[in-house]
Amino acid sequence: MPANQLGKLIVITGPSGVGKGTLVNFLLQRHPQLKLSISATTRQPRPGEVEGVNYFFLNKKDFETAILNQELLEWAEYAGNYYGTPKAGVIEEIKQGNYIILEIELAGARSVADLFPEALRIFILPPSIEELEQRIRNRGTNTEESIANRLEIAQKEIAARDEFDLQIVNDDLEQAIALLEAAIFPSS
Ligand SMILES: Nc1nc2c(ncn2[C@@H]2O[C@H](COP(=O)(O)OP(=O)(O)O)[C@@H](O)[C@H]2O)c(=O)[nH]1
Ligand SMILES: Nc1ncnc2c1ncn2[C@@H]1O[C@H](COP(=O)(O)OP(=O)(O)O)[C@@H](O)[C@H]1O
Repeated sequence: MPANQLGKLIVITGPSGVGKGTLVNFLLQRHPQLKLSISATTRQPRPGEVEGVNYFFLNKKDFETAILNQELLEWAEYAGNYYGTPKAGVIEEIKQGNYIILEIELAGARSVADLFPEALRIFILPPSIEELEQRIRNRGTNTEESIANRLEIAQKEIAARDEFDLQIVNDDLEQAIALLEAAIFPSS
């Protein structure tokens, strides 16, 4: 990324249930200049999720074809499913000098750091593991097995928090949003 576009690619990572989606939705509502990259995944849609809005839902074969055709900027396996960032949209937004947010897990964030060292990488932390579990449970969209799996992955992800430019604890929602805004729009 050219130096004059520093900070336009924003990577948001953090354990499942920490509130990434909630924070990103607030940011998108408040700052129309921010865009979110819609990922592809092989996971089943949750009730209420819409194709092309939450994710592009692909079967395994089509996802693997996308990998082979180099259509993904990065991809990773998470809790038994593939997740990946479609390349074309992100490259186009960067070329236009627009802000683009990737909400992705740790392995993907590491790949993006290699590809775009200037990207702003933010790790969202829960106030505690107990609160994280509570949030995943309250959301009501995961089975016991997938809750346990997500909590196990969470511990590993949290251990990598120091790799990120910035760590934000999502305790008070408004405070976390304010910290994100300050990082993304440093001069405002
Ligand atoms: N590497 C990578 N991770 C992604 C992508 N899209 C979503 N993820 C991550 O995959 C993980 C699982 O997402 P999801 O199944 O929606 O579960 P949730 O985080 O529990 O709501 C989360 O950590 C997401 O940030 C992507 O395009 N690439
Ligand atoms: N600061 C917060 N305090 C309390 N609950 C929160 C907070 N942020 C998010 N939540 C709740 O936690 C749950 C998980 O949030 P979500 O945005 O789906 O997480 P993620 O996208 O990281 O998996 C949701 O029910 C959401 O309403």
